[in-house]
Amino acid sequence: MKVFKFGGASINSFERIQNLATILEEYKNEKILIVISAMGKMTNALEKVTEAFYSGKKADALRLFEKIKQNHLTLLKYAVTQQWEAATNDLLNFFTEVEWLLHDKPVKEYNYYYDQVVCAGELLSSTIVSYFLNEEKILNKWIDVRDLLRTDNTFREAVIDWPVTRQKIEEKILPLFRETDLVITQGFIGSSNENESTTLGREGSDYTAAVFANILNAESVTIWKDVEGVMNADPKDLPGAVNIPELSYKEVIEMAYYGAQVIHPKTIKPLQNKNIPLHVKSFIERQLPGTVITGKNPHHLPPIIVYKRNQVLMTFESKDFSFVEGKPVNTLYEILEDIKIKPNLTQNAAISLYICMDDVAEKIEKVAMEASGIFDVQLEKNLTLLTIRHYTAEFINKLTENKTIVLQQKTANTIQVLMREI
Ligand SMILES: Nc1ncnc2c1ncn2[C@@H]1O[C@H](COP(=O)(O)OP(=O)(O)O)[C@@H](O)[C@H]1O
Ligand SMILES: N[C@@H](CC(=O)OP(=O)(O)O)C(=O)O
Repeated sequence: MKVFKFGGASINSFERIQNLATILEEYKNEKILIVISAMGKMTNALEKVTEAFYSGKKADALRLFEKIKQNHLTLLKYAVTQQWEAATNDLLNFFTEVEWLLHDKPVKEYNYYYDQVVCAGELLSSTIVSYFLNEEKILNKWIDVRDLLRTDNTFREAVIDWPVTRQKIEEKILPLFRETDLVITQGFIGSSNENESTTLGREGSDYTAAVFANILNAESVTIWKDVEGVMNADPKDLPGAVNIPELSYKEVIEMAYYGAQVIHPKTIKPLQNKNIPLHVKSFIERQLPGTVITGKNPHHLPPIIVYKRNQVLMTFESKDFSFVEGKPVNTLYEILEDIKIKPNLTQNAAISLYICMDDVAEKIEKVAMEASGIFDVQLEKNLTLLTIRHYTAEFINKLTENKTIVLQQKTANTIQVLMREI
């Protein structure tokens, strides 16, 4: 059995959904579990609905949601004819789940509502795709992943309960594959013990595909993208970026850690544990080989470049000229952990500690407030963190040209440069 993951970009129009059918035609008679994300930027749109609802702007929330409904209903009209009524009813049921909630007053935490609203994106898109494929005689069964993927109730960052998930997947998916070759489900979402919807963190559909592959002992996972494969940089940052045909799990986990937004960082572990190859392929130019990620280390890799923009450098300086070490540093790290801040780069000096992090305004303010009891705190915004793996002097010079370097760290393999535009 294979696992395919289709992300938002691959289903953001009727033409793209037709293209998905063409891809599947090439895999006739193979058993494939298909994991689908929300269409295009739908998750962002659903986030806006939640924000409006939570800030008490019920009318705005309903208006924004109405637009989302119309988008899906319009797409459905193009995609489904014979089964249009049944498909519309399925969509209406998902709409109603959200609308009931939007008519209430928010009394629980924000993240709870976020997950109840945002999960609709994947449920709607996968339903449309499933009906469309069935009409095209690409027969498939649709299943609600919330009946399979059990998580705790850490809304927005839910943690998978592997034993329960394994049992449910084995109980429910294997019989489905006796009836059909294709099973369609959703990425990114799950449900808690109390049957509340949960989400696994933004861009988490790749991770869902890996979880299914691990439990079902899949022969491979393929993630279909709007790029050739995994490239040595985001082609939007570096127009000359090149495809890397082979990568190791380790390299990809490092790339994701440094911020490469091509594969979700949690995807690799479930695959590495069972030695399952991960293919990244273009859904546009299917004849291209793409990238295959396995346990093998390729001999030669080009410099791999990752940009993280919108960075803040916080400088924590001891108030009385004492060394920055021991208890005050522990306290600072506890503060960061409480506020759920992940430093992207840290550096120590005698009486100062430098920490570079994503600029999330409310989090930065909180750290500055809480740490100001122990340290003098300064911050500089609008910085870019550049990481180059397998760097060469030529690449460093080219990419830092006309920039002011604020901080730099180098190991044998990796250089990180925090910089500002001059
Ligand atoms: N190293 C990289 N190689 C290829 N694409 C990359 C890389 N880093 C970032 N990207 C970006 O990832 C995008 C595809 O991922 P994404 O938008 O998450 O797709 P989807 O939502 O359809 O899964 C590409 O359009 C590209 O801009
Ligand atoms: N729809 C979710 C989950 C996801 O993984 O999407 P995509 O596969 O389009 O990155 C998100 O946008 O975060």
